[in-house]
Amino acid sequence: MSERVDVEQHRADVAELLAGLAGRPAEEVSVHEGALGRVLASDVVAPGPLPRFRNSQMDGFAVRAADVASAGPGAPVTLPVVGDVAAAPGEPAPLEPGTAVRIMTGAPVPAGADAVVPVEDTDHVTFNGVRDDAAQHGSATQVEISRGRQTGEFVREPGSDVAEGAVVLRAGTVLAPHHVAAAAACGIARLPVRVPVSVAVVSTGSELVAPDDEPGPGQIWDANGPALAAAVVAAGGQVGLRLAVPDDPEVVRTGLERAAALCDLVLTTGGVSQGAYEVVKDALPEVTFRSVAMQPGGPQGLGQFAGKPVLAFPGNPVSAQVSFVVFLRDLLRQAGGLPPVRQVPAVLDAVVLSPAGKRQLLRGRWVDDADDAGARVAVVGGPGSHLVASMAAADVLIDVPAAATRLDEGAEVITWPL
Ligand SMILES: Nc1nc2c(c(=O)[nH]1)N[C@H]1C(S)=C(S)[C@@H](COP(=O)(O)OP(=O)(O)OC[C@H]3O[C@@H](n4cnc5c(N)ncnc54)[C@H](O)[C@@H]3O)O[C@H]1N2
Ligand code: MOO
Repeated sequence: MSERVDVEQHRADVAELLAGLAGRPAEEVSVHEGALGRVLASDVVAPGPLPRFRNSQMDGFAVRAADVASAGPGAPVTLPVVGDVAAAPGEPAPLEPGTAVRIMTGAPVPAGADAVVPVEDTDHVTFNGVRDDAAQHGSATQVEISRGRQTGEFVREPGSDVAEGAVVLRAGTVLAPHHVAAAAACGIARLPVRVPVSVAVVSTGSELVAPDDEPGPGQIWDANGPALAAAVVAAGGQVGLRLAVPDDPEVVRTGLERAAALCDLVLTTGGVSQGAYEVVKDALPEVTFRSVAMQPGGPQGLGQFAGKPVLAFPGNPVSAQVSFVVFLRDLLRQAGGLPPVRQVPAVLDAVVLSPAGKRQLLRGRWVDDADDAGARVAVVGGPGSHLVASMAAADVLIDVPAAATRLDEGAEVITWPL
């Protein structure tokens, strides 16, 4: 290792290296698919008013409010029913004074009508199953209205939800189903979103086989490739290339050239420590390799290769994932327009011992208990960087400061949600 730095120094150096990833360009996605979780690149304005036209909020009768003003219990107003308007294409004829039309929810309110009386407030009671009023109802051509309505009641005016030209979705919105609904309702079929950072995820190690292959003697399944690819996507990035390469510097360099050509950022795992076959170190003399005072995730590399930033994470699967959380997750999120993941204060459920001089990121799990002492967290698994299955039981990383050698039960700690 050429140098030893603390965690904050390495975080700052990575942030500087990746500064160019900010200010993503925009592209369009369809509201039909692929919009969820994407980040709006600019404000979206309504191309027209919503609702598009005056329509009924209730199944009932469109009337002039003045015609039914006197209606009340025991004193109904009777009006002739001169038509039927469904929520269907077309424009109804204007309503003559002193008449009513049967109208369904969402149907255009005829010109001249200014209120809708719900069917429950008439002698028709319900329209269920009654498709043709004239044929089915004894008094089909008239309606008794037992409750007066104000002008505008149960009439949805054009633009009352959003006016033409008004902002319906703000830049920076992380698109969720209710945003998609608003866009679709406004007739906006395509949305401008930020182009995600494209990341090449490169696993190194001659011992690796894919999780769907059969390992031979001395071989293991590649956990880092799938894990970091998932982490990239969870942080709003996209995986531009996935590679698993053996411990051959020539092969690694060729693979990384392809990765740099295709992607905005190259991420490697393995081959950065003190062994005889540290392939990433050997393949990338232009990159800085250093020891960061943390565990897991001590050995780290960062630099430029073929014009693209490269981060070299250690190979142990816990180390690789912790490195992602501590050094890359928020930068990737920020570049894509997502907010950083908030750290959460907690109190320890039991004593924690820690070696001096190295910040520990222990795996922790929330402890359910009823008292109000704050969120309690317990350590899960041991400190070993190979304990990948134990990590799967964790909710957070518990941040133990480098200076601490012992933290008592009840001590306050900061946690990083996983
Ligand atoms: N003499 C020393 N040895 C080690 C030191 C040290 O300072 N001096 N540091 C240790 C620490 S800390 C770590 S972390 C590892 C980092 O090693 P490398 O980054 O060089 O990674 P590898 O040697 O290639 O692999 C380490 C370990 O992880 C397994 N591995 C690698 N890639 C994957 C993968 N994609 N999926 C699952 N498992 C993977 C690999 O088989 C090894 O068991 O070095 C320590 N040694
Ligand atoms: O510090 Mo190494 O990074 O995992 O155990």
